[in-house]
Amino acid sequence: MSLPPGERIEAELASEGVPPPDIVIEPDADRLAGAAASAFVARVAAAQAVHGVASVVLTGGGVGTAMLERVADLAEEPEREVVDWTAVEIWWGDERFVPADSDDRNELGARRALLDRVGVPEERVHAMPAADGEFATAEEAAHWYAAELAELGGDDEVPRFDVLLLGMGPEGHVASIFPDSPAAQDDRPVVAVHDCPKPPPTRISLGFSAINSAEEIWLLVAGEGKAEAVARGVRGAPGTELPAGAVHGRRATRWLLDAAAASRLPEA
Ligand SMILES: O=C1O[C@H](COP(=O)(O)O)[C@@H](O)[C@H](O)[C@H]1O
Repeated sequence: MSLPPGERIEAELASEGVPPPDIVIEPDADRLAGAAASAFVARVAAAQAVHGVASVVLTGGGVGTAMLERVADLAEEPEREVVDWTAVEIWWGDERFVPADSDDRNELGARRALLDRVGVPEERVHAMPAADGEFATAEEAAHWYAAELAELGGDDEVPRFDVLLLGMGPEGHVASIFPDSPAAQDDRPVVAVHDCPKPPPTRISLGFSAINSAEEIWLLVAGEGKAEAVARGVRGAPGTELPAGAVHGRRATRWLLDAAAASRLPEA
């Protein structure tokens, strides 16, 4: 018996023991950023209601940064604000090992888009080290970040992540784990990455073990150029070939797409 395409994806994933992801499709990148921002605010507020302090992992990238701007816009509407920004731990999924004032830093993008606007206390902002800081190599910086995570992790290697945001490249990279990269087979929570095909070449990234410890993982993806990778990633392609295929949140994995990025998915 042949199944409809949407059910076929679910059946394929179920046969591998992978819970099927949620897929949300918005008409364009702008509305995607807005919808993701509203959902993010609700998720952070819900985590604060349960835990007091929420814990989130940010991404760089076009939609990821646009979403943070929209979150800050929401925070400036006092009647709609539901998040206590003094009670959010901020982490990053990856960072470029370049000087702190470089526009290539994901940290700088997130500070400009959100953190500087809502006033998260500095002690809750856990940026990955920059190349002009105290660490000479990306390896030393990755080691330090792993210790930082472990310090808040209690008995675990990493703390609870309520929601972890990821962008995705057209070749399926997430954070700074690229196809065929040693990072895709490294089980450490934080890894140094060299020779990235997308500049800058030297980076620090959470590994799959830390990424997949998150309660919820949200992949924010826009554009026709990523449609093929989305179609493969949703089906759970092997992480060494297409890293996005290997990310699974403990409670949920959510693909937030614009219509162009969703254009190669079978109609459910
Ligand atoms: O290099 C990176 O790229 C991805 C995706 O960026 P995008 O602009 O194509 O959306 C990003 O998620 C990641 O954090 C970043 O370091």
